[in-house]
Amino acid sequence: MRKLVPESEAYEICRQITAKYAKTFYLATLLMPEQKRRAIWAIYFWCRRTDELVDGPQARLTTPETLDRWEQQLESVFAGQPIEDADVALVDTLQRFPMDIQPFRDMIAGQRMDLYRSRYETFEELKLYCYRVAGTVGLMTSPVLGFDLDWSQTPWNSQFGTNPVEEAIALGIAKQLTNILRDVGEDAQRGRIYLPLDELALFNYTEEDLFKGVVDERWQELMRFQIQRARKFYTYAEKGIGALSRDARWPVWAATMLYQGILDVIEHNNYDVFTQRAYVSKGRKLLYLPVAWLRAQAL
Ligand SMILES: CC(C)=CCC/C(C)=C/CC/C(C)=C/CC/C(C)=C/[C@@H]1[C@@H](COP(=O)(O)OP(=O)(O)O)[C@]1(C)CC/C=C(\C)CC/C=C(\C)CCC=C(C)C
Ligand SMILES: [Mn+2]
Repeated sequence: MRKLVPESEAYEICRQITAKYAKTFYLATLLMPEQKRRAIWAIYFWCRRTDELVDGPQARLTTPETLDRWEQQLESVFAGQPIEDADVALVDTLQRFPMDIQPFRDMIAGQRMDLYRSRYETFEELKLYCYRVAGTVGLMTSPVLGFDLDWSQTPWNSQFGTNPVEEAIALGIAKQLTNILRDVGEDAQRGRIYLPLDELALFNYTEEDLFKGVVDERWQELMRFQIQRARKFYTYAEKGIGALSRDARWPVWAATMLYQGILDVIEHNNYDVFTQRAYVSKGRKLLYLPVAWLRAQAL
C-alpha cells in the first residue's frame, strides 16, 4: 500500500482546492480560527470530490457502483483509515470534531439522484435533493463551527423556538436554491431542469421556453417567486447564526450575505440567467465583510 502524506500536507491540499474552487467559502474561512478553518477545508474537499463524481470531467464514467465504493471509502475514513492523501485531513478533523456519518451518506444519496433524475415535479421533491446535497453541509460543519450554549439557554431562545440544527439545514437549502437559480441556463444545456415542473406550469412557462432561454413576463414572475422562497429560507436560517460560537458568527454571516448577494444580482440582471452569469464582484464581496462583522456582534 502507498504511504500517505502527513496531516499538514493533506490539509494544504484541501486549502489549495478550497481557495481555487470556492472563493466565497475560502474568504469566509479566513475569518475563522486556524483549527476550524482547516477542518472546513477538509470537509469542503470531501464534498467537492463527491460532487465531482457526478458533475466533473469524468462523470460519464460514474455508475451507482462508483458511489457504493465512495461510500465504503467514507466508512473507512470514519473508522480512522484514510485511503487517499486528502482523507488524512478528514480523519484528523473527525478526531478533533466528532461528527455523525449520516449527513455524509445523505450527500452521496443526493449525488445518486443526479445520476438518474433530471426533473423534479414538485418543490417537496426538490427540497429533498437540496437537503441531501447542501443541507447536509450545514450538519457537517456545525460541530466544527460550534454552538454557544449560554445563548441557547436564554429565555428568548426557548420563547421563539429557535432550532440551530434546522437552521443549519435551512442555510444549506437556501444556498442550493440560489445555486439552482443562478445556474438555470448552464443546467439546461446539460438537459437538466431543477425548477419544479408544477411551478413552471403555474406561471404558464414551458420546458421548451426554458431550453430556448425565453425571458418574458412569465419567466420574471416565476423567478420572483423562486427568489422570494430562497430568501425565506435565508431569513429562517439567520436566527441560528446567533446561536453559533462567537468566533464562527462573522464567517457564517459573511458567507450568507455573499450568497444572498447573488439573488440581488439576478434581479439586477432582470432575471436573465441564460446569457448572463450572476456573480458578486470582488469589490462588493469585500464591502460585505464589515457589515457581516457588525451583524455578528449583535446579541
Ligand atoms: C446554525 C447555522 C445557521 C449554522 C451554519 C451552517 C452552515 C455553515 C450552513 C451552510 C451550508 C453550505 C455552505 C452549503 C453549501 C452547499 C453547496 C454549495 C452545495 C453544492 C452542491 C451541488 O451544487 P451544484 O452541483 O448544483 O453546483 P456546482 O457543482 O457548484 O456548479 C454542492 C456542489 C455539493 C457539495 C458541496 C460543496 C462542494 C460545498 C461545501 C462547502 C463547505 C464545506 C464550506 C462551508 C462554509 C462555511 C463558511 C462554514
Ligand atoms: Mn456540482
